[in-house]
Amino acid sequence: MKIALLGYGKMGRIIEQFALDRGHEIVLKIDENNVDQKNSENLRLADVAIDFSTPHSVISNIESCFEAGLPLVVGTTGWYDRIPEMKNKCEESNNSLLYASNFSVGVNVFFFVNEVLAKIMNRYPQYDVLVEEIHHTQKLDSPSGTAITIAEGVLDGLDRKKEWVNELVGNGEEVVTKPDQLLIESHRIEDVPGTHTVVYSSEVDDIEFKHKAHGRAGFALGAVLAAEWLQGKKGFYSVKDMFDFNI
Ligand SMILES: NC(=O)C1=CN([C@@H]2O[C@H](COP(=O)(O)OP(=O)(O)OC[C@H]3O[C@@H](n4cnc5c(N)ncnc54)[C@H](O)[C@@H]3O)[C@@H](O)[C@H]2O)C=CC1
Ligand SMILES: O=C(O)C1=N[C@H](C(=O)O)C[C@H](O)C1
Repeated sequence: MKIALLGYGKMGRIIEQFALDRGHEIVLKIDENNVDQKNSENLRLADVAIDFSTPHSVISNIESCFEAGLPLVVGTTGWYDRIPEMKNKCEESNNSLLYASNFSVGVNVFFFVNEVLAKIMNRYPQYDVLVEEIHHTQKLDSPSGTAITIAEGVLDGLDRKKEWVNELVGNGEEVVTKPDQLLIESHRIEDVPGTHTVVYSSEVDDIEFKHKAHGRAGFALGAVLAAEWLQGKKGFYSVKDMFDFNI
C-alpha cells in the first residue's frame, strides 16, 4: 500500500518503520511545518492515510481525506465529541474511516475483559471503582482516549455508574465525585508510554486490572494492521470491528 502519514511525531515515525517492514511505501508525510502540502492532489497519491497528529488538527485532516476520497485510519485522541458528526460526513460522502483510542492488541483484549468485569461487579455493590491513567508529560489531552474507552466500558456494564468525570492530578483542581460518577484520574509523568488501571475497592480488598505499555510498538503495528484491514471497505469503523474476542 501507498501510505500518507498525517502527523510525523513520536507515533508517525514508528509507524513508518513498521509500514516499511511490512512492504508498504510512504508517499506523503505531513506535520506542522508543511500543512500546505495536505491537498487532494497529494493525498490521492496514497491508498490510505494514517493520522497520529493533534486533537487540534485531526478534524481538518479527516475532512481533507474525505474531500480526496482517501480511506483513513485515525489514532489521534481528543476529538471524540465530534464522532457523530464525522460518522455522518463519512457515510454521506461514501468514504472510509477507522478510529481507535488504542491500536494495541493487549489494550483491546483489556477493553473486552473490562466490560465483562463491570457486569460481574453489579452483584457486588460494596466495591467502588475508578480508572487511573498515566502518560508522558507531552500528552496534550486528558483523560487519555484509552481511559475514555475503558470508562465507557465500565458505564455500559456497571448499573450504579452513570457518567465519568476527570481529574488531572497536580493541576490544582481536586474533583469531588458523586456516588454515580466514575472518576478517571490522570497522571502525567515523564516518559511513560501509557498505563491504564481499573481499580475496584471495598473495605476488605482491592481488585486492580492493569495494562502497561512498554513502548509505542504495539500501537504502531496495530495502526498499520488497521490500514491493511480497511482496504476495500466503505464506512465508519472502530477498532472493535477488527477484533473478535467472542468465546
Ligand atoms: N490510538 C493509539 O493507539 C495511540 C494514539 N496516540 C495519539 O496520537 C496522537 C499523536 O501522538 P504522538 O505521535 O505521541 O504526538 P507527537 O506530538 O509526537 O506528534 C504529533 C505530530 O502532529 C504534527 N502536527 C501538528 N499539527 C499538524 C497538522 N495540522 N497536520 C498534520 N500534522 C500535524 C506535529 O508536527 C507532530 O509531528 C495523540 O493524539 C495521541 O494521543 C498515541 C499513541 C497511540
Ligand atoms: O498520547 C499518547 O502517548 C497515547 N495516547 C493514546 C490515548 O490517549 O489513549 C493511546 C496511548 O495510551 C498513548
